[in-house]
Amino acid sequence: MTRTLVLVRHGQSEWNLKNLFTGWKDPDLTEKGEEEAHLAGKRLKKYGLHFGTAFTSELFRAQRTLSIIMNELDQTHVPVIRNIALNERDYGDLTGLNKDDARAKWGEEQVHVWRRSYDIAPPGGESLRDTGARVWPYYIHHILPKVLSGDNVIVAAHGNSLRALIMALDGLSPDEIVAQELGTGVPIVYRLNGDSTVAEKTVLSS
Ligand SMILES: O=C(O)[C@@H](CO)OP(=O)(O)O
Repeated sequence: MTRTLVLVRHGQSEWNLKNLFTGWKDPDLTEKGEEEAHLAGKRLKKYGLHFGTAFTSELFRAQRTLSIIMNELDQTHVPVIRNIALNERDYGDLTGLNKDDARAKWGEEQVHVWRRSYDIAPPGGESLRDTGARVWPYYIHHILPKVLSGDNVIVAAHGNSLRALIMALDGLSPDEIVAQELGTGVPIVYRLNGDSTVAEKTVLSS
């Protein structure tokens, strides 16, 4: 018997639209972000999944995305657990800067390393490894036990907190994780075996 774990990055936020490093800042979804969340819910509905538990971060954009999805699924009764461990990577001193301005100041390559490398942290912020150091234990102690007990679980979180989780689930190396990008509002459906390994992964992008 396989169990289902759905990961979904929040829909477009106001700061995604403005091309700003967001991190732990707490902007709302844009209209497009809301539409992406509705679409994510519709795509999941076709899958016929009934969730036992939902997890999200302490940031509004992820919580609203989850709430829109659960409304689309008519599953607003599902308990929602919020935890700071699922928050976006802390972007430190880059928070609030425009990403193109940052490229002009520090160069394309340096900014790419800060955004996508495994272990190089932006100034004053978290590397993906630092983000993983809070996401992975939370997954092992709180999310995985729900999945293994038979609940279908949905996690609505962020580009980098989910990249950290996907790195572990997919067994990606520090070099391989660099290329991993997550679309806003695109659900990723994992079927897990009873020993917690991945049996199947499907990205619901269309
Ligand atoms: O700004 C951020 O917090 C993240 C996600 O939007 O950006 P990036 O894709 O550059 O890691």
